[in-house]
Amino acid sequence: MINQIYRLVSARQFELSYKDRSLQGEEIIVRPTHLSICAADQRYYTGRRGAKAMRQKLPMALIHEGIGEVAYDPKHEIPVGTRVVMVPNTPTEDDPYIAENYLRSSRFRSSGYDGFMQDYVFLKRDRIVPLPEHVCPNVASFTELVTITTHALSRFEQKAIKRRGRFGVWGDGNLGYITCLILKYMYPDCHVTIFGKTQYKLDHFTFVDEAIFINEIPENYEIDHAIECAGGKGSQYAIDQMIDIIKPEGAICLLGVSEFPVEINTRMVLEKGLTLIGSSRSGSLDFQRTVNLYKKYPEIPEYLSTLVGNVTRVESVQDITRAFEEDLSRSWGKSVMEWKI
Ligand SMILES: NC(=O)C1=CN([C@@H]2O[C@H](COP(=O)(O)OP(=O)(O)OC[C@H]3O[C@@H](n4cnc5c(N)ncnc54)[C@H](OP(=O)(O)O)[C@@H]3O)[C@@H](O)[C@H]2O)C=CC1
Ligand SMILES: O=C(CO)[C@H](O)[C@H](O)COP(=O)(O)O
Ligand SMILES: [Zn+2]
Repeated sequence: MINQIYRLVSARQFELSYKDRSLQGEEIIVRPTHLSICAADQRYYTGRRGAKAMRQKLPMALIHEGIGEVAYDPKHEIPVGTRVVMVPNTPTEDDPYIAENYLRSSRFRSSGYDGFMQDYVFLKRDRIVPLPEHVCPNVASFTELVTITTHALSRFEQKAIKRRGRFGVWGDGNLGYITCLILKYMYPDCHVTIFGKTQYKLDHFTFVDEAIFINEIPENYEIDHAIECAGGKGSQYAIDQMIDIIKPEGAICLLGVSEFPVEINTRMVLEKGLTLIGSSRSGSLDFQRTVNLYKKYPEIPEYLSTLVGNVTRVESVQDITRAFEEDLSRSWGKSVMEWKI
């Protein structure tokens, strides 16, 4: 069959290309239905990702957050129409110590490999996870972003000291919201504080124990562990504050992506004996765990619906551009594309 792929060819410029695909292979074919725009996609769309990466990775279909319906399973095991979340990471080898999303040989969609902006996505059998019916498709579309948190917290469990008292999360956006929410379900007895910049954003964090403006942190305020979800220029300022108020031997989970190297006060990292845990992307198991959380706590997808921002029906390349431009003008929530192209 001829598959249509919608690729970014240069900043703000999408083009349609065609690829011949065989139906005789092993892969399951999924028709995308709802796709969600990540901050990483916007760095490519706007060209902020940097000239070198743009040159190396484009042309490329964007989007690594999305759900779809099974259109064809060559083994006829998964019924046509099954609603699934698609896993963007594709490992090419196994390693007993290194998780699939950290293997340099893995292929991550929309970072050097075509993402989900295609008519049909061809996926290995272990790269799809069926979704429970109760989860609204707009919310389900950004499940990948939720897996970033579940993955980071599973690393935190493996690597941090065992004290579980007070968590601080920096970043009053999508990832900060998701992280605070999952923390409250995974550690119901713990105190969770969101550190942010903007009142109307912090107002959405109804389930946290405390919300604090980053320029109004009370003196002698302490936390046991910190999670950085700010990214960009804000990362450095956030990490500085974390190092200041975290107790000795605490863990700092770094999730925010920055295009530029950030300075870290290593003297205090050493003096306090802190553990810095970097966390990027996620693997198939994280998707399964996240969907299990949706099943166990149906309130989680309900809370996540607060993040559904712009929903754009996409029927043409122009609609894709419109969705990306509208996403840039929003300051709260996720942009979802109903994929009708
Ligand atoms: N590790 C991974 O695998 C992944 C990482 N990410 C990254 O996570 C980051 C956040 O993504 P997302 O939540 O979608 O983006 P958002 O823009 O929705 O959220 C970031 C929020 O942090 C706020 N902020 C900026 N500086 C600070 C600060 N010093 N302290 C507290 N809050 C601050 C921003 O406010 P304002 O806008 O007013 O500056 C904004 O509200 C991005 O860098 C993204 O690329 C995303 C997905 C996966
Ligand atoms: O968003 C992400 C995962 O959900 C990551 O930040 C993204 O994969 C980073 O990739 P790149 O190097 O292409 O910016
Ligand atoms: Zn992402």
